[in-house]
Amino acid sequence: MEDILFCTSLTLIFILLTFKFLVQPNRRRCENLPPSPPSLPILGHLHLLRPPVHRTFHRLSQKYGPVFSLWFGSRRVVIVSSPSAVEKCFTKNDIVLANRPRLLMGKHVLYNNTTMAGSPYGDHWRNLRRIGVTEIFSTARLQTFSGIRKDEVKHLLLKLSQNARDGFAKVELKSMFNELTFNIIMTMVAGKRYYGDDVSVDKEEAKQFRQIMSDAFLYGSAANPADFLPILNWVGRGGYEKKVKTLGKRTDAFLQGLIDEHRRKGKNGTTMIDHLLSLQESQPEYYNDQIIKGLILVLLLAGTDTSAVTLEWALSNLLNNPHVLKKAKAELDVQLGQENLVDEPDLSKLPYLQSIISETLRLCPAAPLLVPHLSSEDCIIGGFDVPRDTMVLINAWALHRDPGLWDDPESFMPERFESGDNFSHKLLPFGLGRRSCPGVGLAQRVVGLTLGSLIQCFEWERVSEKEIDMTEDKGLTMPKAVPLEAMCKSRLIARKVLS
Ligand code: HEM
Repeated sequence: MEDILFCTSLTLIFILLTFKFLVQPNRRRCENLPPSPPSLPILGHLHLLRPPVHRTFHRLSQKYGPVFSLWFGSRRVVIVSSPSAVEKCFTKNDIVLANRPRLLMGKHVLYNNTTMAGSPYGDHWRNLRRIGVTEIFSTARLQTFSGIRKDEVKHLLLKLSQNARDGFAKVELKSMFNELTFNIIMTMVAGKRYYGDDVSVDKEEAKQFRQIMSDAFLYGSAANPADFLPILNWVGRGGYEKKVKTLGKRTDAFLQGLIDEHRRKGKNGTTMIDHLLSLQESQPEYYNDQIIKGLILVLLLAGTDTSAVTLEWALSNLLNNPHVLKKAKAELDVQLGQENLVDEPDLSKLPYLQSIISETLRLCPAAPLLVPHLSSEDCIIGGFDVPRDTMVLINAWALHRDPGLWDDPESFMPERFESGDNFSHKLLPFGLGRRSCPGVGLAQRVVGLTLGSLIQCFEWERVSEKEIDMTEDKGLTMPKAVPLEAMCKSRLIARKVLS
């Protein structure tokens, strides 16, 4: 009897201690979670995610506060849109939030989350960022490829001027900006143009590449329920995961083909692949084929659509604000005259053009929720407890339109950037902290040079009296729902510099 009593007491003590040390701290930890709307079993709040998601989050934040939480299936997500909480995310919590969630695209297409954008925070990611900074994004490396950007912008100008020499002609710009940015990246990477009427490769190869890219952007767009409800991949045929796996194989085979082709050609090439292959010879452990393929893929996925969409929004804003367009044209005419086409070194002499780009990125950030972060430890955001393994989304779009931070936030007013104030805490189209965009320098060159050239070489008008529709569509970047069409007519300078 005594034995039984002893054993029972021991078990009770064990249970109590377990409760005290394991369960209670958890409960205490979870006591001050960010507020959350009522959720559904299994789905959590997935049913609430109506596109455009950043606007839905903004509406929810007005009811639940600037730091609130949702469940995407079984994944806890915290959405942040107060300036002070955002600032803490990228200062005090920067390391804790420097992880990325593991999603199906990352697993099957982006080499099991080993590329720069998807890799968890740690030595491997640091190594990739180092390679990025020294071999791709440094001023010196960007300078090496400036001729490519100039040529591609000229290509665009020539195409536009074909019908616009003698009067206004209607043009569709979305596809042209896409061609421009893909051709810039792929000429830098592999010396090949895959887009437009005058591709530099076999037509079949171009078609294959374009299909891979359009599928990658389609599957990578928005929140995919199958990422958060694995059951969706087990029921039915041809589920999301299966499609993504097939895409991963096609993408890998294509990129491997490119690398092998450059390897066969030998050492004299000047493309990024040639450069990385030469580094492979001296440091094979860093520059293996998978690292090179991952780098190419990330440049394509992160560096094309973002810049193309920004150009489309910028020109749309200008067409809806002709007085801004007029002022920008005057700045270019005064600084460069009627003889010289704008070039990258001129961009620093064009502060109003820079302000137009900043104002476009404020109102129309290509990554309105940045790229998802993941907490690697428990942390505190905006006074709330955020457990480890929480996906954290920063609503930059909401911050950029916060009336407490900006005067008349819905209006397009580039002049607001002329004050010389520091905007870094409230304007974050490229993110902040360790995981911020390493491609800023390239993006600024491409967007600045293209927009400057378009304003300098053409008169621009809307297709009708009606304002350009500024509705946002769903998508990986923030695309326009209605692709931009406009009327353009060559100016004298276009005839001079393009002839
Ligand atoms: C207007 C153009 C662009 C915008 C608005 C933009 C914006 C962003 C944002 C918001 C992030 C995520 C920051 C975060 O996680 O908090 C990001 C990450 C990244 N961007 Fe960009 N980007 C642009 C152009 C480019 C270009 C041209 C490249 C390269 C060719 C590039 C490469 C990357 C990469 C590799 C990452 C991942 C960084 C990491 O996770 O360590 N981006 N970008």
